Amino acid sequence: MGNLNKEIRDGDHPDITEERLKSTFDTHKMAAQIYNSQRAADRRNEITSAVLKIPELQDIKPLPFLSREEKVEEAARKIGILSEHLYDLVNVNDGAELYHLNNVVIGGEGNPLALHGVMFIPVLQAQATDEQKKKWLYRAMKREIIGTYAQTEMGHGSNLRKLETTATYDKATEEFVLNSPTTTSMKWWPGNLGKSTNYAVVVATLIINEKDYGPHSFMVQLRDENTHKPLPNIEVGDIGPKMAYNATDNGFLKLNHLRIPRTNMLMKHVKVEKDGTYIKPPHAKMSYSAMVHVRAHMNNTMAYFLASSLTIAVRYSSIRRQGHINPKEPEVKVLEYQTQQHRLFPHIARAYAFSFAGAETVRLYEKVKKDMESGETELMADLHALTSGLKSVVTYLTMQGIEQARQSCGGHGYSMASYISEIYGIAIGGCTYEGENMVMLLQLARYLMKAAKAVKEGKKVEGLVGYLSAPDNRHSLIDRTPEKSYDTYLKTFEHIARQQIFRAFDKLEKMLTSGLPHSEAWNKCSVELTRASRLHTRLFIAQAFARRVHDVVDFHIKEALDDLLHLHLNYELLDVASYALEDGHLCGEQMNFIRSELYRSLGKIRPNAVSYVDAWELSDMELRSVLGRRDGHVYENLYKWAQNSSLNRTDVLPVFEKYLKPLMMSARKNSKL
Ligand SMILES: CCCCCCCC/C=C\CCCC(=O)SCCNC(=O)CCNC(=O)[C@H](O)C(C)(C)COP(=O)(O)OP(=O)(O)OC[C@H]1O[C@@H](n2cnc3c(N)ncnc32)[C@H](O)[C@@H]1OP(=O)(O)O
Ligand SMILES: Cc1cc2nc3c(=O)[nH]c(=O)nc-3n(C[C@H](O)[C@H](O)[C@H](O)COP(=O)(O)OP(=O)(O)OC[C@H]3O[C@@H](n4cnc5c(N)ncnc54)[C@H](O)[C@@H]3O)c2cc1C
Repeated sequence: MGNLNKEIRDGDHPDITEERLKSTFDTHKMAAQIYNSQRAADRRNEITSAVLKIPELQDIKPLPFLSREEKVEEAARKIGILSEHLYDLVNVNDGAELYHLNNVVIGGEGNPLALHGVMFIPVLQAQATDEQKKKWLYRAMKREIIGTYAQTEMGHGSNLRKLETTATYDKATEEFVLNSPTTTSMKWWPGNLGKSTNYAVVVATLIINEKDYGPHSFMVQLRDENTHKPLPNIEVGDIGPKMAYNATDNGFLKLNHLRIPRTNMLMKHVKVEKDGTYIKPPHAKMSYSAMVHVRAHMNNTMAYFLASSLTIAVRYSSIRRQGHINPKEPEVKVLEYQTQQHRLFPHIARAYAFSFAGAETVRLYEKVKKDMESGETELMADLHALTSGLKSVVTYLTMQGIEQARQSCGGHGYSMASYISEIYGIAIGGCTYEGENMVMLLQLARYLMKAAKAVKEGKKVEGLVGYLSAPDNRHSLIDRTPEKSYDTYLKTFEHIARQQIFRAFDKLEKMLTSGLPHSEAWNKCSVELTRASRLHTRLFIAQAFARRVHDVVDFHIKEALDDLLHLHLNYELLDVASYALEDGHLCGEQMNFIRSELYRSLGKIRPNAVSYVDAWELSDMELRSVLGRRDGHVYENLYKWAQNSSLNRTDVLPVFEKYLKPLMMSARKNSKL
């Protein structure tokens, strides 16, 4: 096979060039699959090239050497330049391009406009009336004001119905009185709330005539638009350093009987009339739209984080030589070890799978969003179930994959020079934010239990749960069909998910029939319920991967994706096989077959390993990793990188005279005695 990878560059490390020469596919054509069109892949590269030409957009030094204050300042400096020149420099067209621009220029640690773009604008788009949009949305879009989404409190994040911040309607003045009555009622966590934003959509419990109407969204001006000083009755600040994501000022907010006009409640779907009459929305959870927006997009951001770590690990593994397979030959690239391949390749397949599942999810999200504009809410439950499950499974598996990537880089993986620890820190926030993973799995479980009940009652269910009422084989046909017939794999995944869903359902029903209240029975079944949700979601991911491979036309790309899919199906099935062994759906012989297919797949993937990660087209500027450099020249650059350490500014640190010298002197004196 000739070289299809056009990106061989003079001066690159010969070990990495050797990898690229082996590639069986064109990485830029593969990028079109990852980013959903050739145009989108082209645009990413155009944007990267434009940014590389602008000196003031480059990092002043590697980010790990910046203090928190410097990180916040750097992100703000760059966002200022970008905001001014967004269109003339790079002519950004859509959210994906903007996200890419942000990743290249600023990186994943956040910036003052992060929550403004990700939640503040989307919540206004979805929940503000036309009049409110004129007042705030258009100003927000022009960045005349900067906002965030302030929902979580110190005491409550998951259980929205118990938010303590109150918005009490005062009919006499036609105002809401917003109040944080306790320490735990303080808003705590919202991104950019601390120092950057001057407006926030605050989620508070609506009270009218002493009746609790649950969480509702209110526009609150936090700071003076010119001086940026907090307005009266408002206390606001930063919550302090976090595991990662420290360029972002996650903040706290205390509201002291703050009065805002009635018209500051976001009223597109729900209303409070002047006289205090409450008009319900068409669907009770329409006000949760900003969360669903982020959940729907998180698969792609997680795929990106995972792909970034794997790009670093796979490239490094192709230039790192250590140990021998054949003692008579030179030391091998660590990528030759089967354990290294097993550690990395299944996660490459997952990154692709998450991206394809993400594309399908975003399509459904866009449809539901459009429907909601006209008050149509039928698909909201499906979208909520899908995004809840995916958000949980994808963030969790991403966390596993990034950590494996780090460990696969040995000692250098632990250095911030790899940058993997920062990517890990940022990505794992996703297990918590936008709905704690267990909580979201249990949301999906509600949906699955409803579907299971319908099936038990003899009804046919369709769509995402359609397989629950489809015919099932007693035994898997996995090793009894022609090679590369993925239907048998998918049917086995279906069987596993179906069995677990009904197992959880039967357990729940049994407890309910024994007289246990629903909430107690639910709690006692919750581990089984979350397992059902995970298996259902993993089935969806595998199906989405198979659907994409099926649709690809280009022969080389299809073949390469097919290899990844084959690896994915065998690896994932082994991971959940105990469920199918329990009821004899799979037997020992089939397990051996799956294992040998998995090992065969690793060998098949090996020659393309670097190209699979190159296809994500992550520039060096964007990766910010010495180990992940595209040219493979790691060692000399590790040494250069360490020169940035402020500890190296002098040969002798003051701590020597202050502490170490006296310590050693006194030890020497004592030993002479
Ligand atoms: C765009 C790019 C993004 C890139 C990444 C960005 C990085 C940015 C970094 C950080 C951003 C982080 C921002 C945040 O974290 S904001 C705060 C997020 N908070 C949460 O997610 C809270 C989680 N909790 C909840 O969502 C809810 O409390 C709940 C768990 C869903 C429960 O709600 P509630 O008590 O009201 O409801 P019930 O459990 O009683 O359920 C009643 C029925 O309603 C259905 N339901 C719930 N939610 C929805 C929904 N959104 N849509 C449709 N239906 C919904 C639920 O399923 C029940 O239905 P049933 O038929 O079973 O009765
Ligand atoms: C990086 C980051 C950025 C954030 N940005 C924002 C933001 O911009 N705006 C904002 O409003 N918020 C933000 N948050 C807050 C975030 O949304 C919440 O922390 C998250 O929703 C989890 O809620 P919690 O902290 O109350 O967790 P808790 O609910 O207290 O979780 C603690 C434990 O209790 C368990 N648990 C809770 N309820 C249940 C249940 N019903 N059943 C079973 N187990 C349960 C959980 O599974 C978990 O193990 C951010 C958080 C982080 C980490």
